[in-house]
Amino acid sequence: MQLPYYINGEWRKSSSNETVKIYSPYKDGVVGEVQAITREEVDEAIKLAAEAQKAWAELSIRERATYLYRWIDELLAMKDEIADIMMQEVGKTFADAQKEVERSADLIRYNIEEAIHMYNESMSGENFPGGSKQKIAIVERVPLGVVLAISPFNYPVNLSSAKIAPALMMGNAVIFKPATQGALSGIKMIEALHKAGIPKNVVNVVTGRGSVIGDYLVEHKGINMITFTGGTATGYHIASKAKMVPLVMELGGKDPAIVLPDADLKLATGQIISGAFSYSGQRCTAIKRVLVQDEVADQLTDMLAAEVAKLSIGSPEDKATVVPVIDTKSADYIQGLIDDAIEKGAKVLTGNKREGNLIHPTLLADVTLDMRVAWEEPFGPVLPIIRIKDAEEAIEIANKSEFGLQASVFTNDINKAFHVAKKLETGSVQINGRTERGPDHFPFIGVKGSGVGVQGVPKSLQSMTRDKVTVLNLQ
Ligand SMILES: NC(=O)C1=CN([C@@H]2O[C@H](COP(=O)(O)OP(=O)(O)OC[C@H]3O[C@@H](n4cnc5c(N)ncnc54)[C@H](OP(=O)(O)O)[C@@H]3O)[C@@H](O)[C@H]2O)C=CC1
Ligand SMILES: O=C(O)[C@H](O)COP(=O)(O)O
Repeated sequence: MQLPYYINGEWRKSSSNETVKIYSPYKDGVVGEVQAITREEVDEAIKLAAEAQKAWAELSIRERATYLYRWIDELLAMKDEIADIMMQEVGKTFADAQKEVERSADLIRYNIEEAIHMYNESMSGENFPGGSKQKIAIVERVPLGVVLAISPFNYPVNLSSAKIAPALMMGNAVIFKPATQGALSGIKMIEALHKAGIPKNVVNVVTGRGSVIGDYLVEHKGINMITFTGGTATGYHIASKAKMVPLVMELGGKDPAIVLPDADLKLATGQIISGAFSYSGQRCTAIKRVLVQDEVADQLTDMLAAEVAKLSIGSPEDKATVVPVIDTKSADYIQGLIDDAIEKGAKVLTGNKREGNLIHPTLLADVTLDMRVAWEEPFGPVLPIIRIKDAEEAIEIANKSEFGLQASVFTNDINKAFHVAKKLETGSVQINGRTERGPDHFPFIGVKGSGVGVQGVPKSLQSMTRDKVTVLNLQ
């Protein structure tokens, strides 16, 4: 399958006559190819988007909504086609890929409805000393212009629609750069928008390696806002290149599950296992380390090991939970973290077995703070267990991380839970639940190396606008 890029309401081959090949993480061979577009084609996509944005912003919000409602219908009509491609391209099970399309439809609908119910404000001058009732400010939220949306491989439809839908509802045009691994699903998602009759150039799709066209896009003077989800290193790089435009960045994480002695260990075990190992841990919000207090450490470790042993391992086509990771580079990196930990004295409770890109779920006990796996994000099925003497030590270790996405605290003492939650330097804290982004209307925030800005439907809508003030000076 060789897919074109999308510009001017048309599907085009690049004049470069070059493509980027996409390899399946779990089966031999190429699953598809996308266009390696040229810089001139990037220029054209941005120029046409800037022109189209003006008319798009002139439509009423309800008129824009009609296109997005149709997008939902078309997306759901293509659900199985997209799910099949997503499975082959990023190695997610067909059922999970279907759920991702459904979740995206819900997310688009929520964006539409939330945007329709956003209102402008007005302010009276009288509230400020010396001010007057005759001076009234009307504060409107206006679009930013052309939004550059860059998404990662792991949720190629959901994390893309989470950027595109709010941008469109608020009257922006979008340049969409899908992750190369994930671009086939991303392009199919835009095919649904095309079928929905979206006016030409309101969304243009640019494809090619991020390392080749990425900097050019990010530095482009026609881009008015960047919304990015991906790795922390890429995020820092983009932030250093971007011009003076608003940035929303959701990056990597090292989310801890802190387990205190009075926790419901059965609940904690279930949440940790699904948090750490679903989709092989390839979620930014996966639980990436366990910080368990000494008193219950042996018991929790045994319970976790027993559950890991039950995980299904293999091909997404066989509905496995632990599937091959996205590519060999990633598998090598994960194995490097495991090897380093073993060398420094960690005990392998399960796993440390590799077949190609398939890393068996690996539970590591006796993990100490000199091991890389205590700090680095594997983005794979590896879970280190670190013992702590009390909640204060857990807070200290959690906060030493370069990341600050989410954390979980398991305890039956709500006061203690709040005490720990308050001190954790993360965007969110989950009490007695696994770390996760959803439901998609909750604010989703990364701090420190995990990002800047806030996603989640209402916040995403706001982030795609700026305030515009018109002051009435009544006589
Ligand atoms: N906090 C969050 O919400 C989430 C964070 N992530 C994080 O993302 C990472 C995994 O995703 P992955 O796709 O591998 O992340 P990458 O950072 O490798 O890539 C993300 C996107 O950035 C593009 N890109 C690469 N280089 C540049 C550049 N110089 N300029 C502009 N764009 C560029 C990529 O394109 P190309 O593919 O063509 O190289 C891709 O579209 C993990 O670290 C994970 O934690 C993932 C999901 C959610
Ligand atoms: O990329 C990710 O990890 C997603 O944002 C995860 O979403 P979820 O936590 O709701 O599964």
